[in-house]
Amino acid sequence: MTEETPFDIVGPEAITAGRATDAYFDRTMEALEHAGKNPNVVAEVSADQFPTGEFAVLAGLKDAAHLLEGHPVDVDALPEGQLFDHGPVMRIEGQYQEFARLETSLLGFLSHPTGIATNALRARRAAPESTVLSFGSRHVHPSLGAMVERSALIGGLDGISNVAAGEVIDREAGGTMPHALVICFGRGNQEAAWQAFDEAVGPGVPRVALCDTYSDEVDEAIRAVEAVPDLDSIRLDTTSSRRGDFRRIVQEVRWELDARGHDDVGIFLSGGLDPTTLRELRDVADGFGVGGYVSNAEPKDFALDIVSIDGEPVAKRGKLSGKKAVYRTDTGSHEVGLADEEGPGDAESLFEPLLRDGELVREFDIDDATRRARKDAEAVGFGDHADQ
Ligand SMILES: O=P(O)(O)OC[C@H]1O[C@H](OP(=O)(O)OP(=O)(O)O)[C@H](O)[C@@H]1O
Repeated sequence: MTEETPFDIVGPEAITAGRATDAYFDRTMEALEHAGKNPNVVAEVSADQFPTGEFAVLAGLKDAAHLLEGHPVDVDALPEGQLFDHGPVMRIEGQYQEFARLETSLLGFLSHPTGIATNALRARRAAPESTVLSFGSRHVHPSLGAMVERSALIGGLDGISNVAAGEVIDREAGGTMPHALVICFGRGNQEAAWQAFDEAVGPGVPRVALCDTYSDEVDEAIRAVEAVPDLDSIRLDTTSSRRGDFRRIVQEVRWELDARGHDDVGIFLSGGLDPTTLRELRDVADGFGVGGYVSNAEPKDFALDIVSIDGEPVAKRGKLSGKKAVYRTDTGSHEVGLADEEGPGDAESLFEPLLRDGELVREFDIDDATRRARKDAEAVGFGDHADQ
Protein backbone atom coordinates (compact mmCIF):
# COMPACT_ATOMS: atom_id res chain seq x y z
CA MET A 1 0.00 0.00 0.00
CA THR A 2 1.48 3.38 -0.98
CA GLU A 3 0.34 6.44 0.95
CA GLU A 4 0.15 9.72 -0.97
CA THR A 5 2.14 12.30 1.01
CA PRO A 6 4.11 15.30 -0.27
CA PHE A 7 7.07 14.41 1.96
CA ASP A 8 8.92 11.19 2.66
CA ILE A 9 7.55 10.88 6.17
CA VAL A 10 6.23 7.78 7.90
CA GLY A 11 3.16 9.14 9.67
CA PRO A 12 1.83 8.61 13.17
CA GLU A 13 -0.90 6.23 11.96
CA ALA A 14 1.65 3.81 10.50
CA ILE A 15 3.78 4.03 13.64
CA THR A 16 0.85 3.41 15.97
CA ALA A 17 -0.40 0.53 13.82
CA GLY A 18 3.00 -1.16 13.98
CA ARG A 19 3.69 -0.78 10.27
CA ALA A 20 6.82 1.29 10.95
CA THR A 21 8.57 -2.00 11.57
CA ASP A 22 11.40 -4.01 10.11
CA ALA A 23 9.93 -6.59 7.74
CA TYR A 24 11.41 -9.44 9.73
CA PHE A 25 8.94 -8.74 12.52
CA ASP A 26 6.10 -9.23 10.05
CA ARG A 27 7.68 -12.56 9.09
CA THR A 28 8.10 -13.40 12.78
CA MET A 29 4.42 -12.73 13.42
CA GLU A 30 3.44 -14.92 10.47
CA ALA A 31 5.64 -17.75 11.73
CA LEU A 32 4.43 -17.49 15.34
CA GLU A 33 0.78 -17.36 14.28
CA HIS A 34 1.33 -20.30 11.97
CA ALA A 35 2.89 -22.31 14.82
CA GLY A 36 0.29 -21.16 17.37
CA LYS A 37 3.04 -19.74 19.59
CA ASN A 38 2.60 -16.62 21.70
CA PRO A 39 4.69 -17.07 24.84
CA ASN A 40 4.57 -14.93 27.96
CA VAL A 41 7.82 -13.04 27.96
CA VAL A 42 9.79 -10.42 29.79
CA ALA A 43 11.66 -8.23 27.32
CA GLU A 44 14.11 -5.50 28.27
CA VAL A 45 15.45 -2.46 26.44
CA SER A 46 19.09 -1.83 27.26
CA ALA A 47 22.19 -0.30 25.72
CA ASP A 48 24.92 -2.03 27.70
CA GLN A 49 24.83 -5.09 29.92
CA PHE A 50 27.74 -4.05 32.17
CA PRO A 51 28.79 -0.65 33.54
CA THR A 52 30.59 1.54 31.02
CA GLY A 53 31.10 4.64 33.18
CA GLU A 54 29.70 6.62 30.25
CA PHE A 55 26.36 7.94 31.41
CA ALA A 56 23.48 8.84 29.11
CA VAL A 57 20.20 10.68 29.76
CA LEU A 58 17.04 8.70 29.09
CA ALA A 59 14.64 10.60 26.81
CA GLY A 60 11.86 9.75 24.38
CA LEU A 61 9.90 7.83 26.98
CA LYS A 62 6.65 9.72 26.38
CA ASP A 63 6.47 8.66 22.74
CA ALA A 64 7.56 5.13 23.61
CA ALA A 65 4.77 4.91 26.18
CA HIS A 66 2.15 6.12 23.70
CA LEU A 67 3.39 3.54 21.19
CA LEU A 68 2.77 0.71 23.66
CA GLU A 69 -0.47 2.18 25.01
CA GLY A 70 -3.50 0.02 24.30
CA HIS A 71 -1.52 -3.20 23.99
CA PRO A 72 -2.21 -5.59 26.88
CA VAL A 73 1.27 -5.44 28.41
CA ASP A 74 2.78 -4.22 31.69
CA VAL A 75 5.71 -1.86 31.25
CA ASP A 76 8.16 -0.46 33.78
CA ALA A 77 10.85 2.05 32.94
CA LEU A 78 13.35 4.48 34.37
CA PRO A 79 11.95 8.00 34.61
CA GLU A 80 12.84 10.41 31.82
CA GLY A 81 15.97 12.42 32.56
CA GLN A 82 17.48 9.51 34.52
CA LEU A 83 21.18 8.94 33.91
CA PHE A 84 22.23 5.34 33.32
CA ASP A 85 25.39 3.62 32.16
CA HIS A 86 24.15 0.05 31.79
CA GLY A 87 21.25 -2.27 32.43
CA PRO A 88 17.66 -2.10 31.26
CA VAL A 89 15.91 1.24 30.89
CA MET A 90 12.55 -0.40 30.16
CA ARG A 91 10.95 -3.76 30.84
CA ILE A 92 7.91 -5.13 28.99
CA GLU A 93 5.90 -8.08 30.28
CA GLY A 94 3.22 -9.72 28.22
CA GLN A 95 2.57 -12.03 25.30
CA TYR A 96 5.25 -11.51 22.68
CA GLN A 97 2.90 -11.09 19.72
CA GLU A 98 1.29 -8.11 21.47
CA PHE A 99 4.39 -5.95 20.94
CA ALA A 100 6.73 -7.77 18.53
CA ARG A 101 6.00 -5.45 15.61
CA LEU A 102 6.55 -2.33 17.74
CA GLU A 103 10.23 -3.00 18.47
CA THR A 104 11.59 -0.95 15.56
CA SER A 105 9.66 2.19 16.47
CA LEU A 106 10.14 1.66 20.19
CA LEU A 107 13.93 1.62 19.90
CA GLY A 108 13.90 4.60 17.56
CA PHE A 109 11.70 6.58 19.94
CA LEU A 110 14.28 6.05 22.70
CA SER A 111 17.62 5.96 20.84
CA HIS A 112 17.60 9.28 19.06
CA PRO A 113 16.20 11.46 21.88
CA THR A 114 18.52 9.84 24.43
CA GLY A 115 21.55 10.74 22.28
CA ILE A 116 20.34 14.32 21.89
CA ALA A 117 19.43 14.80 25.57
CA THR A 118 22.85 13.42 26.55
CA ASN A 119 24.75 15.92 24.38
CA ALA A 120 22.45 18.69 25.57
CA LEU A 121 23.39 17.84 29.14
CA ARG A 122 27.09 17.90 28.16
CA ALA A 123 26.59 21.38 26.70
CA ARG A 124 24.62 22.44 29.77
CA ARG A 125 27.35 21.28 32.14
CA ALA A 126 30.06 22.95 30.05
CA ALA A 127 28.49 26.39 30.59
CA PRO A 128 26.38 26.03 33.73
CA GLU A 129 25.95 29.75 34.40
CA SER A 130 25.19 30.77 30.80
CA THR A 131 22.00 30.85 28.77
CA VAL A 132 22.30 28.00 26.27
CA LEU A 133 19.70 27.76 23.51
CA SER A 134 18.92 24.93 21.10
CA PHE A 135 19.59 26.09 17.51
CA GLY A 136 19.96 22.71 15.83
CA SER A 137 16.61 21.72 14.39
CA ARG A 138 17.83 22.95 10.96
CA HIS A 139 20.25 20.05 10.82
CA VAL A 140 17.60 17.32 11.04
CA HIS A 141 14.51 16.28 9.10
CA PRO A 142 11.73 18.78 9.93
CA SER A 143 9.43 16.01 11.09
CA LEU A 144 11.85 15.51 14.00
CA GLY A 145 11.84 19.10 15.24
CA ALA A 146 9.73 18.54 18.34
CA MET A 147 11.77 15.49 19.31
CA VAL A 148 15.01 17.49 19.00
CA GLU A 149 13.72 20.44 21.02
CA ARG A 150 12.08 18.34 23.74
CA SER A 151 15.23 16.26 24.17
CA ALA A 152 17.41 19.40 24.25
CA LEU A 153 15.24 20.78 27.06
CA ILE A 154 15.44 17.51 29.01
CA GLY A 155 19.23 17.78 28.78
CA GLY A 156 18.94 21.23 30.34
CA LEU A 157 19.10 23.77 27.51
CA ASP A 158 17.25 26.97 28.33
CA GLY A 159 15.21 27.49 25.19
CA ILE A 160 14.32 26.32 21.71
CA SER A 161 14.20 27.91 18.26
CA ASN A 162 11.77 25.74 16.25
CA VAL A 163 8.32 27.36 16.16
CA ALA A 164 6.20 24.32 15.26
CA ALA A 165 8.11 22.17 17.73
CA GLY A 166 7.23 24.72 20.38
CA GLU A 167 3.55 24.29 19.54
CA VAL A 168 3.86 20.51 19.89
CA ILE A 169 5.66 20.60 23.25
CA ASP A 170 3.93 23.72 24.55
CA ARG A 171 7.01 25.95 24.71
CA GLU A 172 7.52 29.25 23.01
CA ALA A 173 10.35 29.35 20.49
CA GLY A 174 12.81 32.23 20.70
CA GLY A 175 15.22 33.75 18.24
CA THR A 176 17.23 36.75 17.19
CA MET A 177 17.83 37.48 13.49
CA PRO A 178 19.62 35.69 10.65
CA HIS A 179 22.27 37.21 8.39
CA ALA A 180 19.57 37.20 5.71
CA LEU A 181 17.78 40.08 7.46
CA VAL A 182 20.91 42.22 7.57
CA ILE A 183 21.77 41.38 3.95
CA CYS A 184 18.27 42.35 2.78
CA PHE A 185 19.01 45.94 3.83
CA GLY A 186 22.32 46.05 1.93
CA ARG A 187 25.99 46.49 2.79
CA GLY A 188 26.56 49.50 4.99
CA ASN A 189 22.92 49.62 6.09
CA GLN A 190 23.17 47.27 9.06
CA GLU A 191 21.59 49.97 11.27
CA ALA A 192 18.44 49.90 9.15
CA ALA A 193 18.13 46.15 9.66
CA TRP A 194 18.65 46.32 13.43
CA GLN A 195 16.20 49.21 13.73
CA ALA A 196 13.57 47.49 11.58
CA PHE A 197 13.80 44.47 13.85
CA ASP A 198 13.50 46.67 16.94
CA GLU A 199 10.47 48.49 15.54
CA ALA A 200 8.70 45.42 14.18
CA VAL A 201 8.91 42.61 16.72
CA GLY A 202 6.74 42.35 19.82
CA PRO A 203 7.67 43.99 23.11
CA GLY A 204 8.51 40.67 24.78
CA VAL A 205 11.17 39.77 22.21
CA PRO A 206 14.73 40.46 23.38
CA ARG A 207 16.48 43.02 21.17
CA VAL A 208 19.53 41.16 19.88
CA ALA A 209 21.55 42.51 16.95
CA LEU A 210 23.61 40.17 14.80
CA CYS A 211 26.98 41.93 14.50
CA ASP A 212 29.24 40.03 12.12
CA THR A 213 27.68 40.25 8.68
CA TYR A 214 29.75 42.77 6.73
CA SER A 215 32.41 44.27 8.92
CA ASP A 216 34.46 43.87 12.03
CA GLU A 217 32.64 42.65 15.16
CA VAL A 218 33.75 45.60 17.30
CA ASP A 219 32.68 48.08 14.63
CA GLU A 220 29.25 46.49 14.20
CA ALA A 221 28.70 46.06 17.95
CA ILE A 222 29.37 49.76 18.58
CA ARG A 223 27.13 50.76 15.70
CA ALA A 224 24.35 48.46 16.98
CA VAL A 225 24.27 49.89 20.50
CA GLU A 226 24.23 53.39 19.05
CA ALA A 227 21.45 52.55 16.57
CA VAL A 228 19.15 50.69 19.00
CA PRO A 229 19.05 52.41 22.39
CA ASP A 230 17.34 49.54 24.23
CA LEU A 231 19.51 46.80 22.77
CA ASP A 232 19.65 43.76 25.06
CA SER A 233 22.50 41.87 23.42
CA ILE A 234 24.62 41.48 20.38
CA ARG A 235 25.14 38.10 18.72
CA LEU A 236 28.38 37.02 17.07
CA ASP A 237 28.21 34.07 14.71
CA THR A 238 31.53 34.78 13.03
CA THR A 239 32.23 32.28 10.26
CA SER A 240 34.99 29.87 11.28
CA SER A 241 37.30 30.99 8.44
CA ARG A 242 37.20 34.56 9.81
CA ARG A 243 37.40 33.73 13.47
CA GLY A 244 41.08 33.86 14.32
CA ASP A 245 41.09 33.92 18.10
CA PHE A 246 37.35 34.08 18.86
CA ARG A 247 37.86 34.50 22.59
CA ARG A 248 40.06 37.57 21.99
CA ILE A 249 37.48 38.99 19.57
CA VAL A 250 34.74 38.59 22.19
CA GLN A 251 36.93 40.13 24.90
CA GLU A 252 37.66 43.07 22.63
CA VAL A 253 33.95 43.59 21.90
CA ARG A 254 33.20 43.45 25.62
CA TRP A 255 35.88 46.02 26.38
CA GLU A 256 34.71 48.46 23.73
CA LEU A 257 31.04 48.16 24.76
CA ASP A 258 31.95 48.67 28.43
CA ALA A 259 34.18 51.64 27.56
CA ARG A 260 31.13 53.32 26.05
CA GLY A 261 28.90 52.62 29.04
CA HIS A 262 27.14 49.59 27.53
CA ASP A 263 28.12 47.03 30.14
CA ASP A 264 24.42 46.04 30.34
CA VAL A 265 24.46 44.79 26.74
CA GLY A 266 25.04 41.05 26.68
CA ILE A 267 27.16 39.08 24.24
CA PHE A 268 25.60 36.00 22.70
CA LEU A 269 27.65 33.54 20.60
CA SER A 270 26.74 30.84 18.09
CA GLY A 271 28.14 28.79 15.24
CA GLY A 272 29.75 25.36 15.59
CA LEU A 273 29.93 25.43 19.40
CA ASP A 274 30.50 22.31 21.49
CA PRO A 275 31.40 21.65 25.15
CA THR A 276 35.08 22.43 24.53
CA THR A 277 34.38 25.83 22.96
CA LEU A 278 31.67 26.57 25.54
CA ARG A 279 34.25 26.02 28.29
CA GLU A 280 36.70 28.32 26.50
CA LEU A 281 34.15 31.09 26.05
CA ARG A 282 31.81 30.82 29.02
CA ASP A 283 33.51 33.53 31.08
CA VAL A 284 33.54 36.09 28.26
CA ALA A 285 29.99 35.65 26.93
CA ASP A 286 26.51 35.68 28.44
CA GLY A 287 24.83 33.10 26.28
CA PHE A 288 25.20 30.62 23.46
CA GLY A 289 23.21 29.04 20.66
CA VAL A 290 24.23 25.42 20.17
CA GLY A 291 23.00 23.57 17.12
CA GLY A 292 24.67 20.61 15.49
CA TYR A 293 26.52 19.41 18.56
CA VAL A 294 23.15 18.66 20.17
CA SER A 295 20.83 17.88 17.25
CA ASN A 296 23.40 15.70 15.45
CA ALA A 297 24.22 13.63 18.53
CA GLU A 298 24.83 9.97 17.92
CA PRO A 299 21.72 7.95 18.85
CA LYS A 300 22.12 5.64 21.84
CA ASP A 301 22.35 2.06 20.61
CA PHE A 302 19.44 0.42 22.42
CA ALA A 303 18.33 -3.18 21.82
CA LEU A 304 15.23 -5.07 22.93
CA ASP A 305 15.91 -8.58 24.23
CA ILE A 306 13.69 -11.32 25.55
CA VAL A 307 15.15 -12.29 28.96
CA SER A 308 12.48 -14.63 30.27
CA ILE A 309 9.91 -17.01 28.74
CA ASP A 310 7.08 -18.35 30.88
CA GLY A 311 9.09 -17.46 33.99
CA GLU A 312 12.30 -19.17 32.86
CA PRO A 313 15.41 -17.00 32.35
CA VAL A 314 16.61 -16.97 28.74
CA ALA A 315 18.95 -14.80 26.68
CA LYS A 316 20.91 -14.81 23.49
CA ARG A 317 24.69 -15.07 23.80
CA GLY A 318 26.23 -11.91 25.22
CA LYS A 319 23.06 -10.82 26.98
CA LEU A 320 22.09 -11.35 30.61
CA SER A 321 19.01 -13.48 31.25
CA GLY A 322 16.29 -12.92 33.81
CA LYS A 323 13.90 -10.14 34.79
CA LYS A 324 15.98 -7.33 36.25
CA ALA A 325 15.67 -4.41 38.60
CA VAL A 326 17.69 -1.21 38.48
CA TYR A 327 18.96 0.78 41.45
CA ARG A 328 20.74 3.99 42.24
CA THR A 329 22.83 3.94 45.41
CA ASP A 330 23.29 7.03 47.56
CA THR A 331 26.78 7.49 46.08
CA GLY A 332 25.17 7.85 42.68
CA SER A 333 26.29 4.51 41.27
CA HIS A 334 23.92 2.65 38.96
CA GLU A 335 23.32 -1.00 39.89
CA VAL A 336 21.41 -3.82 38.26
CA GLY A 337 20.20 -7.04 39.85
CA LEU A 338 17.58 -9.73 39.38
CA ALA A 339 14.11 -8.37 40.12
CA ASP A 340 13.24 -11.05 42.68
CA GLU A 341 16.36 -10.43 44.77
CA GLU A 342 16.82 -7.67 47.30
CA GLY A 343 18.51 -4.48 46.08
CA PRO A 344 21.84 -3.28 47.49
CA GLY A 345 21.53 -1.57 50.92
CA ASP A 346 19.49 1.62 50.89
CA ALA A 347 19.52 1.79 47.12
CA GLU A 348 16.63 3.52 45.42
CA SER A 349 14.71 1.37 42.95
CA LEU A 350 14.56 3.23 39.65
CA PHE A 351 11.98 1.34 37.62
CA GLU A 352 8.55 2.95 37.80
CA PRO A 353 5.30 1.63 36.34
CA LEU A 354 4.63 3.07 32.88
CA LEU A 355 1.71 0.93 31.63
CA ARG A 356 -0.52 -1.58 33.34
CA ASP A 357 -2.42 -3.85 30.99
CA GLY A 358 -1.90 -1.30 28.25
CA GLU A 359 -3.07 1.66 30.28
CA LEU A 360 -0.77 4.61 30.79
CA VAL A 361 -0.10 5.10 34.51
CA ARG A 362 2.54 7.82 34.39
CA GLU A 363 2.52 11.50 33.49
CA PHE A 364 5.33 13.23 31.63
CA ASP A 365 6.75 16.58 32.53
CA ILE A 366 9.75 18.08 30.73
CA ASP A 367 10.78 20.19 33.74
CA ASP A 368 10.73 17.16 36.06
CA ALA A 369 12.95 15.28 33.62
CA THR A 370 15.32 18.23 33.35
CA ARG A 371 15.61 18.50 37.13
CA ARG A 372 16.28 14.77 37.40
CA ALA A 373 19.03 14.92 34.77
CA ARG A 374 20.68 17.86 36.52
CA LYS A 375 20.51 16.21 39.96
CA ASP A 376 21.87 12.95 38.59
CA ALA A 377 24.63 14.71 36.67
CA GLU A 378 25.74 16.40 39.87
CA ALA A 379 25.67 13.07 41.74
CA VAL A 380 27.90 11.27 39.23
CA GLY A 381 29.94 14.30 38.10
CA PHE A 382 28.70 13.99 34.53
CA GLY A 383 30.17 16.61 32.22
CA ASP A 384 32.53 18.01 34.84
CA HIS A 385 35.50 17.45 32.56
CA ALA A 386 36.12 18.12 28.90
CA ASP A 387 36.58 14.43 28.03
CA GLN A 388 33.16 13.27 29.31
O1 LIG B 1 26.61 25.70 14.05
P1 LIG B 1 25.49 25.23 14.92
O2 LIG B 1 25.93 25.02 16.34
O3 LIG B 1 24.78 24.08 14.35
O4 LIG B 1 24.44 26.42 15.05
C1 LIG B 1 23.32 26.53 14.26
C2 LIG B 1 23.39 27.68 13.32
O5 LIG B 1 22.77 28.78 13.91
C3 LIG B 1 23.38 29.95 13.47
O6 LIG B 1 22.75 30.42 12.41
P2 LIG B 1 22.64 31.92 11.87
O7 LIG B 1 21.29 32.37 12.22
O8 LIG B 1 23.74 32.78 12.26
O9 LIG B 1 22.77 31.50 10.39
P3 LIG B 1 22.70 32.28 9.04
O10 LIG B 1 24.14 32.44 8.65
O11 LIG B 1 21.93 31.35 8.19
O12 LIG B 1 22.04 33.57 9.29
C4 LIG B 1 24.80 29.54 13.16
O13 LIG B 1 25.26 30.16 11.99
C5 LIG B 1 24.77 28.10 12.94
O14 LIG B 1 25.05 27.79 11.62
